[in-house]
Amino acid sequence: MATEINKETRGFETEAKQLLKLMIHSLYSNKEVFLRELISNASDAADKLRFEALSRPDIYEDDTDLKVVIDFDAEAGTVSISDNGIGMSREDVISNLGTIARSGTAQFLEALSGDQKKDSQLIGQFGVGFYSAFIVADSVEVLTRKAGASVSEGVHWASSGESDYTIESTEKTTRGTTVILHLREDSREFADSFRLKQIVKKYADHIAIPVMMPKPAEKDAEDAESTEQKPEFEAVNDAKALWTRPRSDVKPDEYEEFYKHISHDYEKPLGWSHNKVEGKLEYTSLLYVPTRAPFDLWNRDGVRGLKLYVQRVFIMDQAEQFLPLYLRFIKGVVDSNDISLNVSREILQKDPAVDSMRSALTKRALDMLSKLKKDDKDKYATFWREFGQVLKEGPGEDFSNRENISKLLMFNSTHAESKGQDQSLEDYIARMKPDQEKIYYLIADSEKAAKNSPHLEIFRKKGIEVLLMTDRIDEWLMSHLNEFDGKSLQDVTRGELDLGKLDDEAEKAEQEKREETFKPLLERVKTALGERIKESRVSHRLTDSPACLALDDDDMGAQMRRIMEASGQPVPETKPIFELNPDHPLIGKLEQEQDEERFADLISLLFDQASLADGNELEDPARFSRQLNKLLLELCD
Ligand SMILES: Nc1ncnc2c1ncn2[C@@H]1O[C@H](COP(=O)(O)OP(=O)(O)OP(=O)(O)O)[C@@H](O)[C@H]1O
Repeated sequence: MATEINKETRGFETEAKQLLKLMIHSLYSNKEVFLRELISNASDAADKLRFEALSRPDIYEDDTDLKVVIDFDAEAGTVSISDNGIGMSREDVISNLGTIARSGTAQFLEALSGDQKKDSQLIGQFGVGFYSAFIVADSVEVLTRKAGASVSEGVHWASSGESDYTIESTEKTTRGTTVILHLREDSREFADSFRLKQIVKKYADHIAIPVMMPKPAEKDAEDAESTEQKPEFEAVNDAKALWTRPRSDVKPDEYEEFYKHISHDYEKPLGWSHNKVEGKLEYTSLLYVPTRAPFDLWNRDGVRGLKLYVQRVFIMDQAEQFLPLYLRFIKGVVDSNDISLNVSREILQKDPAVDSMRSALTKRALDMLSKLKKDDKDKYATFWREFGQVLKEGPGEDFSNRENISKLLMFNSTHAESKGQDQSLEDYIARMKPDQEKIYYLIADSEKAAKNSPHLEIFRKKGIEVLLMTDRIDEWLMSHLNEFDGKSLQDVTRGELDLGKLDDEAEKAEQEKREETFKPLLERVKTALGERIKESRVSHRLTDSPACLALDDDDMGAQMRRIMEASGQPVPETKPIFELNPDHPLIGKLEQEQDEERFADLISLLFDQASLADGNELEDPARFSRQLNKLLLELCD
């Protein structure tokens, strides 16, 4: 039946076409990566076969010796990469080699700028695998047969990487896949034993199955007879799963290449942690911190999780149960001796051994980040820029590791040397004033809004450092972070500002006296603004501005309100507290204003202005302009 299907020409899916074109151009300067990608696919195919064979041993077809064979023909200008792995059916070929199934591809393509240099970095993290064959080949053939299928169910796929490909049924005696590259004129250098071997050594030494290449002909075997003979093949790699080797035996560049193999990332990782655990549970883990966030980091269905092996047998990709969501950027492998080979995702979720491994791996991952932070400031800054916002989900998600996660957080600050999010809570504490009891912070929409906030005035005057937070997640983060190293964290815009021992007794007495003196004014203000405010009070926060808005301790802040509104959730109504600066000349003048209507207009303007300074939108902009115009008119009279 299968052989009845004749040759068919099909178009690439639009996205595949775009990506293909872009990739050929962007990766041109690093052509040799094609071999890594194709060997990587062959090794994955061997992993998949081994896994399938756990339940269907017959698919081995008496050939249990899994390997990759690389051959070449210098005269014809071809290179072939063959494996005896899982292989593909006709449908598999169409969906795997004609489309790009990964979710988010369309958004990814939209994000491309057209600037080749920038795009090549983006494309690097996308991982284009099989298509990289077209960097060096102007036409590519794939011969494949799925393990367990009959000899007649072979598939022949061919394309010149432009707009379409052909697919036809064929006979294939051996299971698995052969990729034949017809090299471009300028890539013929790759049809060479030395060159190919060199690339395999560089990129694929860690591959767990043998990568075989023709043995160079013996010097004295130049007679006609021996040239007729088929060449012998020899393994050119170690063929041992990298994570099973002792740490001291693995070189950094081997760790790096292995990372690229499992993550499909073209960039080196920032760091890794390789551990063998023995005892009640036995497992080996190798975790990596990538250098760049994947384009689908924020996509809930994005790729995440570790590669799971059980006793060296590959079981599944993206095993999500081994790390919490806030560590979803970590890549790696876990190989366990305590999980059943027949495990499924559902079983993993219920397995207590997995729970224990998850908590140990979480600690490992946090330790690895903490080491990176200690050892390499620049690398940690890169990590923070790419993944900081994800890590900020941690304190809310993982109570038991809150303290450790908090140590990894980085903040912008009013400290003179802070240039962006580069100060830790420990840095802050080390600089605290002798009498300072709390860690102060401010949440705003932007760095500029934060730095210009009137709430910082008193802190500037007294030289007290304040952490500045401007990420969307910050208010949520801080609602889960009440304390660090025995010090409470205080939002400077909330409650009645009490600087504790930082205010001396005389200042406190003076404040109390003022509160008494200004009581009548505050009542007038409350009457004038009515329901627009919760209350009005004398401010201890301000030195230069006449007024500001504060929040009650338990009220929801602006950032959280916006997030809830955007997600369509009901938002509780909160009213601000209106604080006046008794030292400001404007407040003195207002106190003397006898005309209540004029007083109300002026107070309303002052209130709106404070609201604007907080980055809010005015609730009634028309009223604001009317009152402002009235005032301007009076000035012009
Ligand atoms: N040698 C092979 N044997 C069996 N299946 C293969 C082989 N090469 C590719 N495939 C199939 O084609 C799919 C697409 O391969 P491709 O290399 O483009 O992407 P990938 O390996 O899934 O990920 P990445 O794009 O990040 O490399 C693979 O997921 C696999 O299912």
